[in-house]
Amino acid sequence: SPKPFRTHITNEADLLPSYSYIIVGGGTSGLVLASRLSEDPSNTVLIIEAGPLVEPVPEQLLYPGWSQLSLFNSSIMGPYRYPSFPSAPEEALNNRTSEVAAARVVGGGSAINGMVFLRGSKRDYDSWGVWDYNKLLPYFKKSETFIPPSPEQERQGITWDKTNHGFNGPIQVSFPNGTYPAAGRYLEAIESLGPKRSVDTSTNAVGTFWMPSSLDAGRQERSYAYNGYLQPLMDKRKNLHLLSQRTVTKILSGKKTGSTVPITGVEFAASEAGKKYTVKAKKGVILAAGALHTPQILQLSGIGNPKLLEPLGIKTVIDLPGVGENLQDHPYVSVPHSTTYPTNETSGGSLFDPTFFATAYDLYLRTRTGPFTAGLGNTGAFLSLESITNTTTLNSLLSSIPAGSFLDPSTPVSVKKGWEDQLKKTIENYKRADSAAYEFLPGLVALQHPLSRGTVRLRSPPNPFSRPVVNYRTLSHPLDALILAQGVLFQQKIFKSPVLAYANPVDNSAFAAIDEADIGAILEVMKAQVTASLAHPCGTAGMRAREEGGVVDEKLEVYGAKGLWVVDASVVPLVPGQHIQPTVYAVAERAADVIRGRKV
Ligand SMILES: Cc1cc2nc3c(=O)[nH]c(=O)nc-3n(C[C@H](O)[C@H](O)[C@H](O)COP(=O)(O)OP(=O)(O)OC[C@H]3O[C@@H](n4cnc5c(N)ncnc54)[C@H](O)[C@@H]3O)c2cc1C
Repeated sequence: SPKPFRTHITNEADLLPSYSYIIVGGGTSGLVLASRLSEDPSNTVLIIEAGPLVEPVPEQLLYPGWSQLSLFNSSIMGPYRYPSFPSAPEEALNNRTSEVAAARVVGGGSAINGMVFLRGSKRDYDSWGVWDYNKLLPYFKKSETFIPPSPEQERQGITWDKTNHGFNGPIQVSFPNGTYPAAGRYLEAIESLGPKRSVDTSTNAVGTFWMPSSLDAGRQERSYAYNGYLQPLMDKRKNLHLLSQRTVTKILSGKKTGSTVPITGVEFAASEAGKKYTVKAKKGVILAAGALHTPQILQLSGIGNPKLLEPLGIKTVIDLPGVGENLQDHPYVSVPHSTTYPTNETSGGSLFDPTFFATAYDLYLRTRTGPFTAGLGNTGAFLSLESITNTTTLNSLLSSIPAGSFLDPSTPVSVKKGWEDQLKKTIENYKRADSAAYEFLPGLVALQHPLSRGTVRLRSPPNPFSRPVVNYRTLSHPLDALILAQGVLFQQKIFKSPVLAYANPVDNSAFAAIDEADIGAILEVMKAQVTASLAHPCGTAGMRAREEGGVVDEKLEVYGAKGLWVVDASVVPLVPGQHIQPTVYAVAERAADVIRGRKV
């Protein structure tokens, strides 16, 4: 009798000789594309994913065990991530390195992330210059099923507005059952200094708010690209294959005609020493390997800057200097305060007590309530520069921007031109109330719109199985450090607010002893303490004009190629002032319609 159809194939012998589309990377964006492109039965679709297919287990689906169970517990989440590797030493951070985090599992970043689920402001997307907020809005809605707060949650002060939400998409978005009263007080303390509460982040992304999560409200479990987009199709949709634990080593191309190189398929292998296989794509190849690995694959395939490729012995197939440039993330600095009433008990320590932990875990498994349903505090603020500084400070910061780009000296001319445009937009946005300069959480302050730009480059000798060289170049532009310093001062003010006096906050940070006028001393501490990445890398195959360092056009097709698209965080040209997974979902949803040739 014929073998039953299986979506997940584990043996190359089960591959079709060719597919309409091959998707490289079965992560957040890759699974959106797989689901949408295979809706059309005339398409055959193959996903090739470097990591394993892990059927979700409670430890992975848990909302928040945040610090203990998911993000940072390598014994549980280790198998779902690339082994940690250090970034290149950073000059502006005393040559320190940061750990580079990237998922390697079916579901990608959405399987291991902190589940914060918020979009940036309209202004942030309108600053992209190609797609804008109105083009993305239908796709923000399409990707989510928003679950409004329960009456109990509304009593806690959680508000919402239905205008810009979706109610029928694959990713469940809701507020967790568990919250801590102190979390709300943090917001009130900020509001006592001027900033306002936002009713709903999808209508106003700048202000203080309760943060929704990618969370199934009923089960209080993680909602992510695998259980949202792919799992419901497994073994049902016969035109869709997933090949896991295979690394794509190269994109294959045919003979150039005119100025265009046709893309014909991919080469892949299970390990460095393993046999190399090829598979053909009839309509094309879709890169969804994330902002750190997509540029690596392009460069390994000869698509990039000849000045970087040729010394490594790689023949240039498409001269595209923007590949791997323009790297952006959200650097942050911890400004911890101890309180007699923890502002965030979950990550603050009580779950580190084994007895408390075991009781809380048991409660979660039985009733889906308790500390395991409360993560990160679920409150935060995304605030503009003008809302936390006075006019004199704002004007002095923005009128004395040091001349020069502070880009890596090897930055290609086109990329520099693109950066100059981004500089103008970023400075303009710093003067406005509708674009966030900062994220404030009880323990940290993160910079939302850095002017510094990093790079992702191949290691020498080039090897698809070694990690790329990631140089965040954090705070290389001096204005970034000055703006972040204002955030540190504001965080200290928050904890001095009478609203939090009942909790007796004590500033435990290295900033505590510094006089607020001594910006130089604050900058010195930041050099020693800033962390480069909130795991929001983007921009490394930016959607912008080719003469401005762009890698893909507005159809997300790689310049100079026919049948090669990028659909992941790499294409985001200018990082929004927010955690970026909802943006990645929306971009991927729109990409699917664009690639299918639908009206968008
Ligand atoms: C630890 C962490 C915490 C985060 N927290 C949040 C948060 O709370 N809220 C939020 O909004 N965002 C968060 N993010 C960011 C968000 O999850 C990512 O921006 C998003 O998942 C990126 O999606 P992507 O499709 O671009 O890449 P990914 O989802 O990373 O997918 C890329 C996939 O490609 C695969 N791949 C790579 N190279 C190859 C190759 N050569 N061959 C085959 N497969 C390959 C990888 O294994 C991976 O599965 C976090 C990210 C991380 C890592």
